[in-house]
Amino acid sequence: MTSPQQINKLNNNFQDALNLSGSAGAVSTSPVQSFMNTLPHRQSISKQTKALKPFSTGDIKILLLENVNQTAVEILTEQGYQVEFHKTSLDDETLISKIKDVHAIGIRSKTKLTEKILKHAKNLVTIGCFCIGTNQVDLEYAAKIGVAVFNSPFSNSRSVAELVMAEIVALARQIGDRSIELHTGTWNKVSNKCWEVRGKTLGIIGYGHIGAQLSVLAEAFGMRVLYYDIVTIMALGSARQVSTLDELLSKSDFVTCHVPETPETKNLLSFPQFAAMKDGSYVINASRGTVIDIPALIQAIKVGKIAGAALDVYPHEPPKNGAGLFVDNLNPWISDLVSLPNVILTPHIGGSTEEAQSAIGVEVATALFRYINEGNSVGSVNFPEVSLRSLGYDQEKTVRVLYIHHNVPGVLKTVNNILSDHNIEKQYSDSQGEIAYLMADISNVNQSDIKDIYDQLNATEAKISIRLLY
Ligand SMILES: NC(=O)c1ccc[n+]([C@@H]2O[C@H](COP(=O)([O-])OP(=O)(O)OC[C@H]3O[C@@H](n4cnc5c(N)ncnc54)[C@H](O)[C@@H]3O)[C@@H](O)[C@H]2O)c1
Ligand SMILES: O=C(O)CC[C@@H](O)C(=O)O
Repeated sequence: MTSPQQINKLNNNFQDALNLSGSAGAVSTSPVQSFMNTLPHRQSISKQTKALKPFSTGDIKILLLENVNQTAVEILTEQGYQVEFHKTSLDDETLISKIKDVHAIGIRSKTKLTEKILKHAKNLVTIGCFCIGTNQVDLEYAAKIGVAVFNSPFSNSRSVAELVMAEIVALARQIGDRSIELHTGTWNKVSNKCWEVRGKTLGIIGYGHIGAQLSVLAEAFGMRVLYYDIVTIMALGSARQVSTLDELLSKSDFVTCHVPETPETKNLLSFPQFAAMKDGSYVINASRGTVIDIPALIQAIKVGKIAGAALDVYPHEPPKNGAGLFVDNLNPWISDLVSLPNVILTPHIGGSTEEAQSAIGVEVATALFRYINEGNSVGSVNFPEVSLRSLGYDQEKTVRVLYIHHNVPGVLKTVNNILSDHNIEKQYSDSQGEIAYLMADISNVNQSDIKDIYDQLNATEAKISIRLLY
């Protein structure tokens, strides 16, 4: 446990920081008391860890949209940040007006953070995608303006795999249709074209976190598993990687997609692919709505080529929950789709379990506050991954420099020249494409030097953004 004396000392450090006069824009007011109260709990990297004064002017503002889990709200509130929480996504105009002010934004899959929106985000430091997919964010543009993006790469993988496994059985037994019939009073006890899944072949497109989990579940049900992926991946159990999509399609009774949304995966399954599948096979998509050409799927079901489908994701999805939203105005083929037999439709809930959402809330909120408070970018999806060990209580005159810059020759020389009056205790720099990120801890810095260091770094040509933590 951290002793009361240590907490007191920390409070004094923060108070000293607050008393700085003439400090640079990057040097700021300290976190509020609620943040201090949480130090023993949250600053758990080491008992001796010094909490760094995290940001520029004023308190840190966080905008959380799309009902991200309360674990995230609690963690970020405990940090002392100002947290604004919304259950839904926001229309573009409202989003632009809110994103202007905030230092971090947390979203799920609905909020599109395009260049047009991000251009207004003058104070933004980081984005948290409280999900796996990051296709809703212009990652390249975010990096270009020095904004690190974090996601939760596998906290909901199991939930998706379990849903898909259930759908495989449900499609094979036409459970969706029987249930709808009984809800409306029709008793229809049939076995025609209802199958066991044991001994059938499951074809998984994309053998990443979800595909691999599903592979294990499917084998436990006695299924044979084939998978197709653009990279060579070690098979789990008795699964087997095939070298072409066509081979997978022609040999599988069930085909399920677990690929990201990319230009290459757009309409990955369309007319030719459905034609290549076995007669009476099934299609599942819980990845992204663009991966399957749904009008082509509708045709394939209508002519009896495909015996059923389960879809969790759609090219356009409603921004909020409610009746009357999943209609032809959203996607022109919806009334056609909903009228088909043995088609299970779910509202993008593959990853929506209590377990997954709470784990995602903790994981992404932690990544956000570690980046805001310490500059640690490990796990970022668009940014060089850089981390330095935390500072100790005894390092009172040590300043952490976070310098995001264009990846061009000569920058380190310039920066180290600026820092050369101080001892560079540790330094780590990495680059990704056109962006580079330098973290350095410099000691023996008097408070009066901080503004000067900031101004000099700010004047460097390669600078994208700077933060000084101390
Ligand atoms: N429905 C939901 O609620 C839900 C939940 C989580 C994830 N998802 C979606 O599922 C996708 C997959 O998730 P994951 O965690 O398994 O991702 P992952 O990154 O672990 O795996 C994706 C796999 O797809 C492969 N791949 C990429 N392009 C391909 C192509 N053109 N052809 C074949 N394989 C290709 C990759 O090599 C990788 O192995 C996510 O990108 C996300 O969009 C949906
Ligand atoms: O929760 C969401 O909105 C997205 C879930 C899923 O598609 C993901 O990418 O993790």
